[in-house]
Amino acid sequence: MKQLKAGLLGGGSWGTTVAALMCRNVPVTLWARNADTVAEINTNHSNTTYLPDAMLPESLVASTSIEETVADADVVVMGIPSQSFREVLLEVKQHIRAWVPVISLTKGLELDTRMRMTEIINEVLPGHPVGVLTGPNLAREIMAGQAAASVIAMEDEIIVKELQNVFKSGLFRVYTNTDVIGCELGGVLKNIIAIAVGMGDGQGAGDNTRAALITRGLAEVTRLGVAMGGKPETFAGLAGMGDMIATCTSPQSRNRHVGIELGKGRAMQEIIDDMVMVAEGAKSAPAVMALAEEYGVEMPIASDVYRVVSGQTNARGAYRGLLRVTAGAESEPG
Ligand SMILES: NC(=O)C1=CN([C@@H]2O[C@H](COP(=O)(O)OP(=O)(O)OC[C@H]3O[C@@H](n4cnc5c(N)ncnc54)[C@H](OP(=O)(O)O)[C@@H]3O)[C@@H](O)[C@H]2O)C=CC1
Ligand SMILES: O=C(CO)COP(=O)(O)O
Repeated sequence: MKQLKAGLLGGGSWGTTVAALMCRNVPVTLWARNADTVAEINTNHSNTTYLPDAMLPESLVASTSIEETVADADVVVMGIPSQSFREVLLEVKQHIRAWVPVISLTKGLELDTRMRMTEIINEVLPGHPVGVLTGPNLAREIMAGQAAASVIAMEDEIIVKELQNVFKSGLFRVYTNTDVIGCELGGVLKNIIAIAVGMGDGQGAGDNTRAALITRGLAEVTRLGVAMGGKPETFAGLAGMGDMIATCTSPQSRNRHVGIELGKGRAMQEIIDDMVMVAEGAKSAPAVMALAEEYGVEMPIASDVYRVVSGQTNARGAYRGLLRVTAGAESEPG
């Protein structure tokens, strides 16, 4: 069988990690906009800004040229944060070959359009097979050699199996799924619940409270995800519950970190200014609330997170709100 070549866009923590994983199976060129990052990967086989303790495979080649990265690629992978995803994809469009599959690693929504990243790919690159790799996958843990499982979701059952072999390795187990909408939304929506959990943790909440927030959070994420076309069972799998647990409990999660700092009473802008990395949940929250309204879905936890990240209330006020709601049947919102 022909050896596939991969081009991956995005030299942050997850883009670099996935490039390192793929290197075990196929030749990979990694594009980063920062020339220092590219030089460091090619010379020292490290990316200390985003993965301070990791050694990268010597076979991983980095480039500052999008053309060089995608022109002969048989699969293109996008590890660009959601608010910059389209602008980079438009450059990819200038050089990508026809029908090459494009896989998103990104867990956010475009703010202006509320679109998922696979919808943006479909719009910018019509005809290209589209997919998403998602699941409980904290980058630093994977680079440290810990075992993890993930999901690659594509509508085409043949291409998804071929690409499964490009991403998987001994300690990185990759399952296939054909529910692109559900898998993608699982990754996007859990970020907001992780902020809520962090807000509780930052105020000294207990384990029972965290478990309640995760469980009720998963219920509201599932309601919106299913209303938007995802399958209910997807939200009980790796892309749903799996990612929810990892992100809501890990000290490595950037979204949970934002919540913790909000819980301590810090201002949103100050928290973001102190972070090198992206926290997608804070950016996507307004788009998620707009979608909840459009689809007529109640999301009390996400709604409180939105009010805090948009400065309408503080974490302490929101937390009281979460406890104030009168409980009905467990199958109901609230
Ligand atoms: N980290 C993780 O554990 C996981 C992350 N994800 C998702 O992956 C996506 C990428 O996140 P991650 O790698 O962690 O992010 P990081 O914050 O670690 O890195 C962001 C990367 O994006 C680059 N970037 C930012 N803006 C632009 C732009 N306008 N044009 C080109 N490049 C840009 C940055 O470049 P520069 O250095 O030049 O600023 C940097 O390389 C997110 O949607 C995240 O939710 C998914 C699973 C796990
Ligand atoms: O998506 C992730 C783990 O699966 C990473 O979460 P954070 O962006 O909160 O770090």
